[in-house]
Amino acid sequence: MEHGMAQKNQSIVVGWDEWVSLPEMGLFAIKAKVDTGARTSALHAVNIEPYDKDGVTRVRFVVHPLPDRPEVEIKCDAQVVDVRDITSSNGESEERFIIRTHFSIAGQEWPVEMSLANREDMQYRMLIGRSTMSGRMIIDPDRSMLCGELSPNIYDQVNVRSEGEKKLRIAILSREPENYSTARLVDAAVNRGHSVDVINTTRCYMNITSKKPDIHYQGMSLPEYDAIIPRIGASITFYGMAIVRQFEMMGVYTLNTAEAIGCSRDKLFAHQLLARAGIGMPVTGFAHSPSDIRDMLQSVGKAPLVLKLLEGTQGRGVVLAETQKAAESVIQAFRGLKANILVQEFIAESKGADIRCIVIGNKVVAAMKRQAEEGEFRSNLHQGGSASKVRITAEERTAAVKAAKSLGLRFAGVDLLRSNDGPKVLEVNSSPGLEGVETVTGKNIAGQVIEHIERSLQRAPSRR
Ligand SMILES: Nc1ncnc2c1ncn2[C@@H]1O[C@H](COP(=O)(O)OP(=O)(O)OP(=O)(O)O)[C@@H](O)[C@H]1O
Repeated sequence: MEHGMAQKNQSIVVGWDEWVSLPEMGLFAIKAKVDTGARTSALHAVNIEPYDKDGVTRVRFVVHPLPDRPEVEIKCDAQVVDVRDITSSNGESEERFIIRTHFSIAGQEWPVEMSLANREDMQYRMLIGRSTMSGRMIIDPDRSMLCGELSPNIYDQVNVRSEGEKKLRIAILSREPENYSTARLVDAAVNRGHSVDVINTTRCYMNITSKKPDIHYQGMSLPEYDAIIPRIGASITFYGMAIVRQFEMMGVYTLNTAEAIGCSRDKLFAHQLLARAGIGMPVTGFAHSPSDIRDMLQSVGKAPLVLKLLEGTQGRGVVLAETQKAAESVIQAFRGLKANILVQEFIAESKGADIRCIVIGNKVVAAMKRQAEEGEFRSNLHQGGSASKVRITAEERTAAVKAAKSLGLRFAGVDLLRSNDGPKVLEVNSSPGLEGVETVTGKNIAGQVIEHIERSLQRAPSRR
């Protein structure tokens, strides 16, 4: 393709619509409408994503040049020369990227600026504005397609049905890009041919009143992702859920929904949901008023009892009370802290071991046993527990899958104890860590997470 400038020869006479091309970007045939009411030309684009290359702002975007053949998808890339407030024909003003590229019609070609607009309802993929026409084109409003037709078949020869169609744009919501689990998920997504961004959840902000929900990040609107993987830490549950909800409102698939994350984080609610689903759990009690404690303790059973601070994680708020008296005094002490606590039957026969099952979809994909240190009943790895591979029973498998499902989690870590009375579910975690379980089992769980997203969106790549 020759990129020579058009000589300043005679103006081209054009009709009110014409076939044009933007050869630099591989857009060889687009039906465009002349729009003398617009100063700058506009190109209909989706997945508009600005990025920085050597200090220069560029933008990647996708154009479907043929409205009646949406499968034809051209990935474009251009330099951004400006960001302007543009008022569209419906009177709404929005910020748009202005790119510079070559425009070609009737054998002539010249550089133009055009705005990128993301408007699905645009019948023409391009509008030719005055600055593109100036000194080059004269319009005959009674005529259409005066410059002849460009064949849309040209796209059959270029790389139209590429792997790109199956490629997903994934965002991982995490405040820790260096963290083992985040890094593994990034690698797994890239290995399977997808593009992936790690987004710091707390740095996302949004305009709730906006008619079209979107999310801003570092001064820009986030691109249109196909899927998000929320890795929301317990301390930012409230804000993290709001961000996940906003993605949901934008129609983005989320590995775990905001609602499911919320259910798992509210431990009392989670216990109620697990109980309703008929899932085996240690007998558990909860009370608010100190005057009811004795009665509540009695209803749970005899000491030893396990007392848990509802806000605790990694075993930090979990205490074993050997006697009824000890249980009462611990509760009294916690009350002073205004902390909500839960009382639970102690499953002594689990002998300081619990089992972490990783559930993806409706399958347990890996399991490990965590054994507490000598003299410790809490098996959390953070409390010095050690992990090993374990084969779980069919009953345990069913309990884990059912537990994740009852909270609505598609990806979960389900902790259970082996009791004389079958598996007892302790907790369901919506952002299970991958390091321990991948190391112990040697399984590629991050890869399975990405495969699950592909299956859910029906976009498994054709090659490995
Ligand atoms: N009822 C119980 N009977 C016997 N052991 C228990 C019981 N509850 C908890 N444990 C032990 O204490 C550990 C910590 O408990 P739990 O998982 O409820 O705490 P947590 O603070 O929520 O920890 P995490 O969030 O890391 O799982 C468990 O892994 C288990 O080994």
